[in-house]
Amino acid sequence: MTRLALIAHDEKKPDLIKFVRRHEERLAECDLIGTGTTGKRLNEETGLTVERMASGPLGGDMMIGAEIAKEALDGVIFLRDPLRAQPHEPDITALLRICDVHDTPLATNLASASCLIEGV
Ligand SMILES: O=C(CO)COP(=O)(O)O
Repeated sequence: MTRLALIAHDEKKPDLIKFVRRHEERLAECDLIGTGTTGKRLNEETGLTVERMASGPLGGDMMIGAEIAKEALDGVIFLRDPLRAQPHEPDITALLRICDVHDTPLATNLASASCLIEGV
């Protein structure tokens, strides 16, 4: 089964929720994990179940990075907020880097997220 990570910064969470609702049928075929608050919102506001890691600022990005290092993820949709600095920027950079190390598909905006779920 395809295993995907779903992550969004606060300003982007509404976009991710809309995206997940729009693609609910496809995503229902996938095993989903997410950072803490993103996962909570998706569990409450969509029909899908997302396994929750820690919240991003508390290490959730690193937990998802660890799954990539174990080659246990097929793709990451990470709607970052490009207009605000995050306190855990080093963790975010590490997550993006480990995706490249393992050649794991990574989408950081809605247009690429649509391509990703068609392709994984
Ligand atoms: O900060 C995040 C990713 O860097 C997302 O974390 P939350 O889903 O807990 O808000």
